[in-house]
Amino acid sequence: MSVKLGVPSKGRLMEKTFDWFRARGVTLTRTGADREYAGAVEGVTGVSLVLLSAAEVPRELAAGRLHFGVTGADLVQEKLPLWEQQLEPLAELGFGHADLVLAVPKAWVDVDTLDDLDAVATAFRAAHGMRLRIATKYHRLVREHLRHAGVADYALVDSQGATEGTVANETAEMIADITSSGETLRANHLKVLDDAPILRSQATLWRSRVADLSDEERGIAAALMSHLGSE
Ligand SMILES: Nc1ncnc2c1ncn2[C@@H]1O[C@H](COP(=O)(O)OP(=O)(O)OP(=O)(O)O)[C@@H](O)[C@H]1O
Ligand SMILES: O=P(O)(O)OC[C@H]1O[C@H](OP(=O)(O)OP(=O)(O)O)[C@H](O)[C@@H]1O
Repeated sequence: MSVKLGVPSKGRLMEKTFDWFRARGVTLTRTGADREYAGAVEGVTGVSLVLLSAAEVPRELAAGRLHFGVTGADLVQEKLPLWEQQLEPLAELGFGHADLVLAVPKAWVDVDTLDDLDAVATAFRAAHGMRLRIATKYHRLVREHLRHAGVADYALVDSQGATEGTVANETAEMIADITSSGETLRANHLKVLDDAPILRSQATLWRSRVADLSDEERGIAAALMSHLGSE
């Protein structure tokens, strides 16, 4: 019987997540061999560490297999349409900041806003007989955003990485992806639309609203949360 805490097993969020917990008296460590995804928690008894991909944390929390988990708000909102019913955000961790944005080729000098994009998308379809392609891995969030903005003449193209390269590779006309420093967009001759980002994201600690807890686990969860509330 234990309270399960899921944190990213590698990638850009792992080290900073470990630092954030350490500053609050909870030490997370990877144990075992270099490539082994095993971990331990010191500072609160009864908590077990689950190391997994940041992209899988939302699903595991929503299924109740994790009680607590760290991942970006972008991944939660993209993967869980009903996230507010399933998860409670407990703390924004102050790192992993990234904006989900729409970006077009810098050469499109007449396109700076969603209204411009709407006009160009319609003209593109008329001229080419196909819809303007937007490469992204954030299908749900992008569709919802464009629906609200009244942009309809587009097709999403799935891109799970190196999304900014799809325009030069001619598999898409524009992209929707997260940006932090903006360097990747600049290097690939893309510019962000002037409108507000689709989403502002950062690494966040979540609690599953659906995971079952025994009385004993409830006590452990309360002890963990009281640690994490104090620096
Ligand atoms: N350049 C960036 N700067 C800051 N945060 C980022 C950046 N790119 C992605 N993130 C955030 O980091 C989180 C994890 O991103 P992602 O799923 O791409 O994993 P990763 O860090 O590349 O690790 P993995 O090796 O598991 O894929 C997401 O919430 C995302 O918003
Ligand atoms: O604005 P920047 O600071 O340049 O960061 C943004 C880049 O970081 C992420 O990619 P990642 O490094 O995870 O590689 P990926 O494209 O393979 O997902 C994201 O998808 C952007 O490509």
